[in-house]
Amino acid sequence: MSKVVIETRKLSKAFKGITAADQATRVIHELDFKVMEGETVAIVGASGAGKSTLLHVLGGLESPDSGQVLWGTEAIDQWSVRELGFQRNKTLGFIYQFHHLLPEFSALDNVAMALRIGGTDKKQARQRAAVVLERLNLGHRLNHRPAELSGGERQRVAIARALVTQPKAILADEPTGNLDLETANQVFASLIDNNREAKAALVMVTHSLELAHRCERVLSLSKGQLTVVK
Ligand SMILES: Nc1ncnc2c1ncn2[C@@H]1O[C@H](COP(=O)(O)OP(=O)(O)OP(=O)(O)O)[C@@H](O)[C@H]1O
Repeated sequence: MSKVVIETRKLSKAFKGITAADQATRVIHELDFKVMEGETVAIVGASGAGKSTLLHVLGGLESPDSGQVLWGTEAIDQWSVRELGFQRNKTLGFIYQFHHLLPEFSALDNVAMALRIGGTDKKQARQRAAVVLERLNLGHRLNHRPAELSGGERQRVAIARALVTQPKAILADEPTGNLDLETANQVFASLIDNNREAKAALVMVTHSLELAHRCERVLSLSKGQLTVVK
């Protein structure tokens, strides 16, 4: 039987208005949601619906107003900030629309950094980073800095950084949003390949219905709830 990787229980989150007269924006409302081991889930919805906020809350980067997020069977609100950071590094990988690579570091060191944070020694971290970059066809770019890479190559380095820690789930926010169609397809294919090989769940926010439908489940976020599209 497959296991739950991420779960929400009656999760709610709203943002207060900027002035007292503004209405609060309710982005998540009493949401019960489960991501199972190894599955691929696309989250779609209108701009401003709250998709990025949902990913942030699932990843423990923002706190909900009420309700709970669980990673596996563990409620994440039980942990101190430090413990949460440690557990996040072990459990999840994040990919954003903009790569957020460190400009002064090589591709290899950007990826190795994710392991160094988790306490892996430098030599081993660099060896494992090289293996993941090679798998993403970047073996010839290990010593290039982000400015010396193409947009698609940079995004694949960002994917390698998310995968190198062997997370149980990847949370990806518009991972192909900044790329041309062909490069977007390649980057998405790398995510799907990883999902098949490493069995890491993929939760991907996207505006591309075409890419969304290549995931096993497609959910639409509206009025704080997820409805099944596929
Ligand atoms: N820190 C914040 N403070 C106040 N309001 C916020 C904050 N972050 C997001 N919001 C509001 O919450 C709503 C949801 O934002 P979010 O970025 O999650 O939407 P989204 O569905 O990811 O949008 P897009 O598809 O345009 O990226 C928006 O109305 C946004 O203005």
